[in-house]
Amino acid sequence: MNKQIILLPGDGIGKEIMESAKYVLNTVASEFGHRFTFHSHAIGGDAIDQYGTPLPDDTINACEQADAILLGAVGGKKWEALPGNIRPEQGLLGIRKKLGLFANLRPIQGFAPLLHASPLKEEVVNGSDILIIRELTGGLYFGKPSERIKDGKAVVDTLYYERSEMERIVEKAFESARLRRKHLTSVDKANVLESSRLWREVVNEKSKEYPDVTVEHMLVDAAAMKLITAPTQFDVIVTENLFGDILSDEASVLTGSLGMLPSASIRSDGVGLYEPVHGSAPDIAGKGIANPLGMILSAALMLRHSLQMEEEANEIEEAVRACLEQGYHTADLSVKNGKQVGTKEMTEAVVENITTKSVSDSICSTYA
Ligand SMILES: NC(=O)C1=CN([C@@H]2O[C@H](COP(=O)(O)OP(=O)(O)OC[C@H]3O[C@@H](n4cnc5c(N)ncnc54)[C@H](O)[C@@H]3O)[C@@H](O)[C@H]2O)C=CC1
Ligand SMILES: CC(C)CC(=O)C(=O)O
Ligand SMILES: [Mg+2]
Repeated sequence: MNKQIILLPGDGIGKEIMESAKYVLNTVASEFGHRFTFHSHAIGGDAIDQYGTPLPDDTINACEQADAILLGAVGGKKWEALPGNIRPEQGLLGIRKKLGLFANLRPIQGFAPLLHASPLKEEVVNGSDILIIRELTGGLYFGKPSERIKDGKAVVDTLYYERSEMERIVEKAFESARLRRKHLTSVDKANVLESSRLWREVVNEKSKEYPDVTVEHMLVDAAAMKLITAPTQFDVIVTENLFGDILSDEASVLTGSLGMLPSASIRSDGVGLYEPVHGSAPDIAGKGIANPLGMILSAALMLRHSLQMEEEANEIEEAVRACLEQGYHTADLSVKNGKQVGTKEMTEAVVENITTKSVSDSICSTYA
């Protein structure tokens, strides 16, 4: 299959880990007889430097025509003094909004060799397998006005949601729960916020269409605590934009590192942008030590959900598992008796496991 993939490396470690994803995808393509054509476009700080805007038209047009999109990360100290509306982060918010990618799926799945590395007890973490579904194109990050007022002596941000925006994300969450362990936790702050009260209403209403899914409402502060003390009680979590952003970074500790988490930002027709959960990590950018696995696992999600390449996606996920079992880890991870490596070596280890697996598969089929 010949597929056009848009790459948006962005800033900081975004550029480094995108090279890893490309290498892994090229390896998968040659193992499975596909052809992936990559087109890189600017976004974030990189785009501000080149074109004076965090989201150039050329990038939007390319994304609108792509089979699939991979994004690294945006942002960095260099652009922190710019006004809020032209900061790198607006490039990312802008492309999500332009493409209508309202659902952000963040699977939180531990890899056995890393479980001991979580600051939480291994028995607490073991077996936790959570899917956080975050509303991605509404709420506080998009509401207007968002500005300083009263001569800079006050400030306003706006939390605005249409009922229909809540309905489509809640429906997506019920559909996902139905395919998993059929338990949905809806997280809100309904004891204080009117938006959360409407959210709860929508969840209760939708739940009538999904009698096979059990629903639990949880306030966000308690959810933050339960994620750490009792993570195995969760199956699918659905929540609005800001809460989902925060809870998913928190949940990454269950896996051992923020650098492990992939995500899929999608809309109803399956079009998607795939991106690790973490940011541009300016503190380690340029050092060659970033963990590429969240990015590589995002590429696997892209193959599965946007390109219908289930077997190829499984191959990448198995290769990641295998190289962790072999002890390879980047500096943010710890593996018992492991071998600490940099971004490139970690990527090589994944690639090695993909090619070795294919060789042993073909030997098996030759002698079958
Ligand atoms: N999706 C995106 O593009 C996102 C962008 N950002 C932006 O990134 C910039 C930095 O934000 P931070 O708050 O520092 O969050 P961050 O996620 O970039 O980093 C938080 C911590 O995790 C570590 N880390 C993150 N990814 C890692 C990886 N792959 N391997 C090893 N360690 C990793 C970093 O070194 C840092 O100590 C800001 O400009 C922020 O706005 C933040 C989150 C998401
Ligand atoms: C620009 C931010 C909203 C990015 C972020 O933190 C995220 O999407 O997780
Ligand atoms: Mg975030």
